[in-house]
Amino acid sequence: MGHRPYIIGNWKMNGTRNSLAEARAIDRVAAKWPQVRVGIAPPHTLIHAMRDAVDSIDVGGQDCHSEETGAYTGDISASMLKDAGASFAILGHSERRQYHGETNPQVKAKSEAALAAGLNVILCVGETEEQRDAGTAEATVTRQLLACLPDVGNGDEGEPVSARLAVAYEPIWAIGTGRVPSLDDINAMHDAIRAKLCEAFGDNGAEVRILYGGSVKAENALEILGCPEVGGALVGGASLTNESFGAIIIAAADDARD
Ligand SMILES: O=C(CO)COP(=O)(O)O
Repeated sequence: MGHRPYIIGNWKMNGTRNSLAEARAIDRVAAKWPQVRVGIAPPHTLIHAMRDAVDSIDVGGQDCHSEETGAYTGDISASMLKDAGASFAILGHSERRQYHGETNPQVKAKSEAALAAGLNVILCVGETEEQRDAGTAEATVTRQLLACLPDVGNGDEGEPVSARLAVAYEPIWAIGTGRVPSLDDINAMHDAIRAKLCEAFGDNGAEVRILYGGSVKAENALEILGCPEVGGALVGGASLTNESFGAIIIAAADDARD
């Protein structure tokens, strides 16, 4: 894996046009640290304006529909995201699964639609606290992963799918709680995800980036990014301001230097 950490901010349902100033400040930090790849997924309403406002960061969506057009009030398709300036989509986030009842087959269909539209995909998986306590975290996450992985030819044309796909491991109990798994647990889960990716994609499975998400802050970013299979971070709350997100980008630049 190329050691250029990928740090993505998921703004969730936060941000209005006023927030573009914050995105511009983050963009200036990203421009200074090219050894880190930076992305922001703002609410859909800001994608177009953010794409125009920044130069050095990827802009993405937080969800998309699996169909290209149709009578789906309130939904947005992958090609619409692309048209608005997005280069990636976060799919299967636990908040989509929890509040919108998204299922694994739907997430898989969305991933395939996003790849077909030319977007990169950040596919989210993660266990609940009950599953962690019951010792079924790895089984849960790997089952979820295999059920959601896009079923597309690998390497048939252009870039292999593995180059356009990242998996984000986000333990649900670590999201917005300030709690983070032990480094041993992060390593073990990322190893388990890597093994499944290699089963699914053969040698190309080694190229799929695996991100960690859940209460990442500047203070813990360096040690988490130091885990061998952690290729970046998916950041929620701490991605909303340049003060906190910029500090994570700088910590990631430190990691890239090793
Ligand atoms: O859900 C997350 C990113 O997608 C993580 O959120 P927090 O960083 O706020 O815990």
